[in-house]
Amino acid sequence: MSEPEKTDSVETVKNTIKSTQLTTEHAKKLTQVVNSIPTILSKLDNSEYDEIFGHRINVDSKKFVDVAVRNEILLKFLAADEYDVELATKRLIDTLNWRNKFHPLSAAFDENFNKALNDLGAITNFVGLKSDNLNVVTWNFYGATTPKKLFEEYGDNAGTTTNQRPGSQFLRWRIGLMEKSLQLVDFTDPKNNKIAQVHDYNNVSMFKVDKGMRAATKEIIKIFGDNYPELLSTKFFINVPSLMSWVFTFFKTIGVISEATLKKFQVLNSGNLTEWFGKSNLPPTYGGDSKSSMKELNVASIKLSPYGEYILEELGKKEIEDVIDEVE
Ligand code: HEM
Repeated sequence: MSEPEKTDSVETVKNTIKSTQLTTEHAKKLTQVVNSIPTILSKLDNSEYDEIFGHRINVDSKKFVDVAVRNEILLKFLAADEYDVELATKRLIDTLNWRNKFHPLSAAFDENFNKALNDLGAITNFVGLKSDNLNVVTWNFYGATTPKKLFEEYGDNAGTTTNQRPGSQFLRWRIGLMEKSLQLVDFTDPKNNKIAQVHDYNNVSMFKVDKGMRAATKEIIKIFGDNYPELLSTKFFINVPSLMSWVFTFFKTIGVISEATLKKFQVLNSGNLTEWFGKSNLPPTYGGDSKSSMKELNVASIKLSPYGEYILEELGKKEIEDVIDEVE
């Protein structure tokens, strides 16, 4: 019989947390979650799938486990559910099951998307900012699209990837962007354990709002809300025409976005972001004096964590085996 896994003390767990000053009460709850990792894994659809954001969520003794990072990630799940251990455990199980099916790391690091989708986003990593947790930013140039055409081509099940991964191309591309940006985050750093997001609605028009887009938007909001807890510092909606402010009110009233998330939103009629990111970081389109365009500021190559690489390798092997089984 194998040795039962040793359990961690509250003090040990508390000492691993660097992103915030944990109270003893909260440290006790986190310790409960840490010590129930084997039980959590045993309840999964696939008990071998123990990866979140490229990091291994397993017991201390397993290879690849970075205890500090693992505990910080678990803390995010707990904090999102206001330190309710039962709810956080359910969220963790659901997220691990979702990741096992969706394969978000493959969307980010393995799959290729059409230029029309790639042009809709960017990731920047600024330094020397006044405020914390704004360094890493995902940008979405949603105003630059013709949503009807985009969602006809890449939304719903149109353009589903050839290897039958779940979701539309648009969804997989958007989740991929999020996952890539999370590789630039240091979960143990209080100044860089969350990201900011910008939606640029320049050139958006009333006539562009379309049914397919609304469905895709609702789906993404839910996926982010459920599976990416405590990762957003601020979300900027910029260049929003006054005439379209109702869209924001609409999102507020349909009840899919939590109160805590709504508090992180900043809606601007202009595109001037210098107050948050500084003049020198931004190109003139966003009020800055940087000579680099957004394309040049985009961090084109982002390295995946070692465990993320391992997961993708294993996935590739399994898919080859599945194909061989089908042929035989
Ligand atoms: C044609 C125009 C638009 C397109 C294509 C579009 C697209 C999207 C998409 C795809 C999302 C999903 C979340 C994400 O990708 O991060 C989203 C979320 C959202 N959009 Fe828009 N949008 C449009 C217009 C607007 C306007 C005018 C506003 C007004 C401020 C607005 C406010 C929001 C809000 C509040 C969310 C929720 C964000 C969240 O929960 O993270 N959108 N939009």
